[in-house]
Amino acid sequence: MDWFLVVLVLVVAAAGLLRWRRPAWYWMTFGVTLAGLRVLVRYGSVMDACGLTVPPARWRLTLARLGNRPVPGPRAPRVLRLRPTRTGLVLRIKLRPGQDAYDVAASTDRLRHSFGMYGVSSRELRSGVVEIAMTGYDVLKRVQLPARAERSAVRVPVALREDGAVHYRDYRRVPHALTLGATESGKSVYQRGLIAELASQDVALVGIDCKQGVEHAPMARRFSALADNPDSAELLLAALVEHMQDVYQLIRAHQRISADTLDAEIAADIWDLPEDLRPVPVVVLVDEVAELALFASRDEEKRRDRIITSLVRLAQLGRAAGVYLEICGQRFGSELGKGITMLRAQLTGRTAHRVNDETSANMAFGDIAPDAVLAAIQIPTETPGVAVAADMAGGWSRIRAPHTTLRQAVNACNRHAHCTPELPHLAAFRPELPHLNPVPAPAVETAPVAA
Ligand SMILES: Nc1ncnc2c1ncn2[C@@H]1O[C@H](COP(=O)(O)OP(=O)(O)OP(=O)(O)O)[C@@H](O)[C@H]1O
Repeated sequence: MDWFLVVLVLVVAAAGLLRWRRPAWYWMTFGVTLAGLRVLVRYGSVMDACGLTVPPARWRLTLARLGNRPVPGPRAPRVLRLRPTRTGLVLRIKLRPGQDAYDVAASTDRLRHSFGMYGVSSRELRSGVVEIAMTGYDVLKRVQLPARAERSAVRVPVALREDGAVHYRDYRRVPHALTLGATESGKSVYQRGLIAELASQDVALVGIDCKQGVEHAPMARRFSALADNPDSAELLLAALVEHMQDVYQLIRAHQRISADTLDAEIAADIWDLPEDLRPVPVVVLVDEVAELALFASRDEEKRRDRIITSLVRLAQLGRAAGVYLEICGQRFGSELGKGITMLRAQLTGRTAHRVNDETSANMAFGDIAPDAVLAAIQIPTETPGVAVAADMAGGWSRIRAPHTTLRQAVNACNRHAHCTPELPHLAAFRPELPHLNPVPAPAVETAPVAA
C-alpha cells in the first residue's frame, strides 16, 4: 500500500511538472487519455448545458407513456468518432434533425471550458456532420512542425495553426502571397523558415533583398539569383519577365504538337507538361518591398514604375509559367504609389504578423477577409511570430512559424546547394557565394630549429 502511494504521488508530481514545463509531452503522456475520458463522460450533460440537444421524438414519448417507462431525456448529436491527435482531440458528430452547424460554431467557447480544453473550433464536413477540433494546450507557445508533415515541390509546411493543424504554403493553390508586419514582428523568421523548407525541393529561389542582402545573402548557395538593391532588382525582375515569356513559348510549342495528336493532354500551365519538359518553378522572395517603391528623384521614380510594372506582370501572368511571388513588408498600401493596389489584388495569400495600426491590418485583409482584421490587431507584442493567415476563400486562422534561426536556414541552404537550378536568363544575377567556412586558418607557429 505504501509503495502504491509513493508511485501515485510520483506520477501525479511528474504529470504536474510536465503540464507546467512541457505541455506537449504532458498531452501525449497523460493529457490525451484524461481529456478523452472527460469528453466521453461529460458529453451528454455538456451538450445539454450548451443548448445543443433536441427534445425526444414524439414516438419515443408515446412508447414510453404506453410502456409505463420513464420519459426519455433530450438528445445530443450522435458521436461518430473521437480521434486523439498530437495536439488535441477531434470529435465528429452527427446533428439531430433541426440542428445547424452554426449552433455548434456559436457554442465553441462554451464547449472549450466545459470540456476543459485550450481551444475549440468547428467546421461542417458535409450536411449534418460537424467536426469539432479541440486543442489540449497552447500549441502556438513553442512551435515544432511534425517531422511527418507532407512536403512536395511547391507545397511546404511553414507554420502551425492554433487548432494544431499544419499550415502549408501551397504555391499551386495560392500562387502569390503578401506577408505584412511591424518591425520585430517575425516576418524574417517566417521567410527564413519558408526558404529552409523550399531548399530541399525542386524549385529555383530568387531573392530581392534591398537591406543590402542582409537576410538573403548568407543563404546564397541555394539561390539561383539575388538582387540586393533597387537597381539590380529592376534588371532581375525584367529578366524574370523574359524567363516567364520563354516558358509561355514552351507551353505554346507543346500545345501545337499535342493539338495534332488525338487524345493528347493539352497543357495550360507548366504542371500539365511532361516531367522531362517541365521548367523548374521559380519562387521570388522579396524582402521589405517598400524599398522598391520609394524614390527621391525623377530617375528613381521611373525605375520604381518599371519595377512595379514587372511585379504586376509577374503576378498577373506568372502562375501558369510557374513563377510565384512571396512579398514581405511592413506596409503595402496605396501610399506607396500607383500600381500597388493592383499588385496587392493579385497577392491572394495574406499573412499579417503584429501590426501597428488598423490601417496596416486592413491592407492585409480588408479586401479578402474583413473578420481577420481585428484578430491581426490583437496579436500581442510579446509573441513575435504569431500571425493571422487568410486567403481568397475568406477563412482565416492564427498561426505561428517555428523559430528558425539564420544559422539553421543557412545550414539547410548549404546542405542543398547542389539542388540550385541554373536559369539562363538569370545567369547574370548568380550571387557571389559566401565561404562555407569563413574563419581564417590559424597561423602555424614554426618551432625553433634546434642548433
Ligand atoms: N516564430 C517565432 N517564434 C519565436 N520567436 C520569434 C518568431 N519569429 C520571430 N521571433 C523573435 O522575434 C524577433 C524578430 O523577428 P524578425 O527579425 O523575424 O522580425 P521582422 O518582422 O523581420 O523585423 P524587421 O522588420 O525589423 O526585420 C526574432 O529575433 C525572434 O527572436
